[in-house]
Amino acid sequence: MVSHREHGHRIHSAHSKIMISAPARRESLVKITQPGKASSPAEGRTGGPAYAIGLFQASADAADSADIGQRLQGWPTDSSMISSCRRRQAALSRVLFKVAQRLPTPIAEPLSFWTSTAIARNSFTGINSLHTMTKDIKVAIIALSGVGGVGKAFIAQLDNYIQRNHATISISVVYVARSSAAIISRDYSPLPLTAIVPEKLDAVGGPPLSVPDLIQFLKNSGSEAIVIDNTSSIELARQYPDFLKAGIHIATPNKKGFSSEESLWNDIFAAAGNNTGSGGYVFHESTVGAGLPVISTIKDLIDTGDEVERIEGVFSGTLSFLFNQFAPAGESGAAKAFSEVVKFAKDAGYTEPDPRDDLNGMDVARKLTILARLSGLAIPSPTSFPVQSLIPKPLESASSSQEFMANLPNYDAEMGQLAEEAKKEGKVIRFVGSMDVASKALKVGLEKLDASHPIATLKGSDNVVAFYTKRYGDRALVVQGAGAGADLTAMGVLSDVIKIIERIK
Ligand SMILES: NC(=O)C1=CN([C@@H]2O[C@H](COP(=O)(O)OP(=O)(O)OC[C@H]3O[C@@H](n4cnc5c(N)ncnc54)[C@H](OP(=O)(O)O)[C@@H]3O)[C@@H](O)[C@H]2O)C=CC1
Ligand SMILES: N[C@@H](CC=O)C(=O)O
Repeated sequence: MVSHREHGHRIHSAHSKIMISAPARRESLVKITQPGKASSPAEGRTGGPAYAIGLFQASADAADSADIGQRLQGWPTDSSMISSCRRRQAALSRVLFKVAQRLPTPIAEPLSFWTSTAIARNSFTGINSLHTMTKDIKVAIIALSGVGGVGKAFIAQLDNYIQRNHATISISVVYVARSSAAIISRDYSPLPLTAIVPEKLDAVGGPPLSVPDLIQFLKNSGSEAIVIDNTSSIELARQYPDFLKAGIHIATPNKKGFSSEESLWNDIFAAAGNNTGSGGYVFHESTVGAGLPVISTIKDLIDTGDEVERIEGVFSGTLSFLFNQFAPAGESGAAKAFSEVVKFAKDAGYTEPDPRDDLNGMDVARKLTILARLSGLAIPSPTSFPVQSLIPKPLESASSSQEFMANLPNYDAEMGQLAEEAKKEGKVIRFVGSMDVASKALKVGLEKLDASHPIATLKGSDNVVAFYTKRYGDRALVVQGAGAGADLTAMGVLSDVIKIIERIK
């Protein structure tokens, strides 16, 4: 935890263990990289620069104030500081450096204002950090998935985000795991993200930590910590309440925690700091519609006092893609074999780790359960309402997803017949989900639609979610776009991480 008050008298930084009692005068806090410790962005970012805290004391020296305003102009800093300097008609006449005792090279004596600003100018963090303190955040990423997977795409996006924001936020990834292995930075120094690939994890990693050990490891860092769960593991999701109670934040595209037994949903949100609890924040935008703003939209509707009456749409990127290819609307598209399209969707990273979880309708049922719960309905589980499965009966007993995929082509004709029958009626089949709040009715399954219906004309892996609410009336608020894929899903997860950072920094 790091906290500061701009005009306060105490500064606490649990990370750097700095505690300074400030004089009773008005002052501005400036964080400056310690001279010689971070002379380049790369060095500063990876080397964990030591920070000094300078207390810019406002004196009554009015003569300098205009000059200071002028000199600060053009710096990438807060214009309010400039105007505040002018407004107060006070010069920043001296700078006191108080350096925490644990810094390797303490700066003991006061420096002149312009010496210290020169130091700040030369050190990459100093410039942007006027008026701010860098928040130190530790990140644990669970599920570094292979090619096409969300975990890998997330790491690339996070690395890019860290580089773009190193001046104001210090983010260190200190734990990366897949189911078989994990790399742990025991001293909490940042792991080099670009070098982390699944194969390396197997080669150099050790066994993953148990959840209690991971919680302890993150707590011992003394910093804010975020766990990114990129798995589809229900076992991990069942431990979210423990992470949250320990003050650890969670960002995840894993639907299991929010769509399984209702007691788990209740436990998660009872513990979470964004609801009634006092624990960490939990965000799960990508659990519905991948990166599309579906969860944030429904939350905004409800938080602002609207009431959701009905939701309907296409909630599966895989099944959207499947039917758009296999039973295209209009004459133009040539139908493809069902099994061929399922394989393509799997290779493109649209399906769940096991594609049967898409084809049995459970992925859509889980998404609808999440939206219904957010709308205020008590849904015991995703199997508590009608869900149509597309898995051919004889394949329900397949012992693995590999065996299932190998045998699926045997049922292409059966699926093709369904599409042909609809076509004779001038319709197309699409996999649709809907819920109605008043009647508490949810259903998931195939529907025959006119070829001109907005759902029938979707393209690629598009999802469409229509929110019918009290305010929007009969003209729904519609969210539409690609609803699956590693990059898009990772984008939703990173946007959750940013929401957490905004709340804790
Ligand atoms: N792909 C998409 O378009 C979307 C995906 N999602 C969700 O994102 C999540 C990930 O999907 P995706 O990347 O496609 O799936 P993948 O199968 O590519 O990756 C899942 C990863 O989870 C790892 N894993 C499983 N259990 C554990 C565990 N207990 N501890 C550590 N690692 C574990 C696996 O590791 P290992 O390889 O070692 O077994 C695997 O690498 C899922 O919850 C999915 O529902 C949400 C929206 C869209
Ligand atoms: N398998 C899912 C992935 C996103 O949730 C889908 O196809 O929509």
